[in-house]
Amino acid sequence: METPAILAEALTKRYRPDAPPAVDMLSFRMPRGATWGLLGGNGAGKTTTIAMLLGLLVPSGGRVTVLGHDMARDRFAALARMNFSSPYIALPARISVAENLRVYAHLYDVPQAEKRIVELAAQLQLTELLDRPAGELSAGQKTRVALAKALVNRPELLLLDEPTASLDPDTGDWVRGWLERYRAETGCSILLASHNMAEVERLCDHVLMLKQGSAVDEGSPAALLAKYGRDDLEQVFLDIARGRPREAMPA
Ligand SMILES: Nc1ncnc2c1ncn2[C@@H]1O[C@H](COP(=O)(O)OP(=O)(O)OP(=O)(O)O)[C@@H](O)[C@H]1O
Repeated sequence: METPAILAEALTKRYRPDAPPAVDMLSFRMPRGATWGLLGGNGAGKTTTIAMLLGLLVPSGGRVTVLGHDMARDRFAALARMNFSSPYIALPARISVAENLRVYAHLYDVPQAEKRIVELAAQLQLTELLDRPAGELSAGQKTRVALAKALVNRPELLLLDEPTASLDPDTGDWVRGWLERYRAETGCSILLASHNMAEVERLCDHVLMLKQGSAVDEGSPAALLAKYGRDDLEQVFLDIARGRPREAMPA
């Protein structure tokens, strides 16, 4: 069987012994080349899951294997082949966009770093912004810089936490279109956490619904719509979040 992009086995995170786990025995196998959506209400455990997949948080239990590398033993080999972007992690504000990208390119030991930066800047419409301090950019511009940072090492796996949060509809649409093209060109696997159901329907071939740290349902967007008898994923999300049993739902 092909090595999966991500294999999570009984993944658990307990921040405090007296609190319920933030992620509770979560298991899934995400194939290479897939785009999966991680959905769930506030506090469902999405960011905690992504942090464990990245090795930023040590699981309280269970195991993560990324691109065949066990994150507990072989984290650095996995990290070289993956990357992430999150609106919660600010890039150093005083240095320029180009300097930011240069730092990350060197951290990842990217060959021909300057060429890669120029190439990414052209693709993500950042060329005019390269000399500006990162802290002076608008939210939409920062999101494009964060994407450039996430792609600097040509990752085989991309973890995206709320990739279009705080973007206007036009910029959000542009980012989604860009991700679609990037995925088609490179075969990159993508796991994205999002509250934007239209985005998930457009980009994801599989959805994992989290509630209180556990997967409560999963499937392709089309399969979930059929299962819950709904017209859009937003209604499915509400059914699951509010714990409405399927038989009690309107036809
Ligand atoms: N550093 C922390 N210390 C203690 N508890 C935490 C910590 N980080 C998160 N939690 C708790 O873990 C649970 C899951 O949080 P997490 O941030 O993973 O959820 P989320 O699904 O990403 O939510 P949101 O959609 O609001 O971003 C929440 O109950 C949260 O309060």
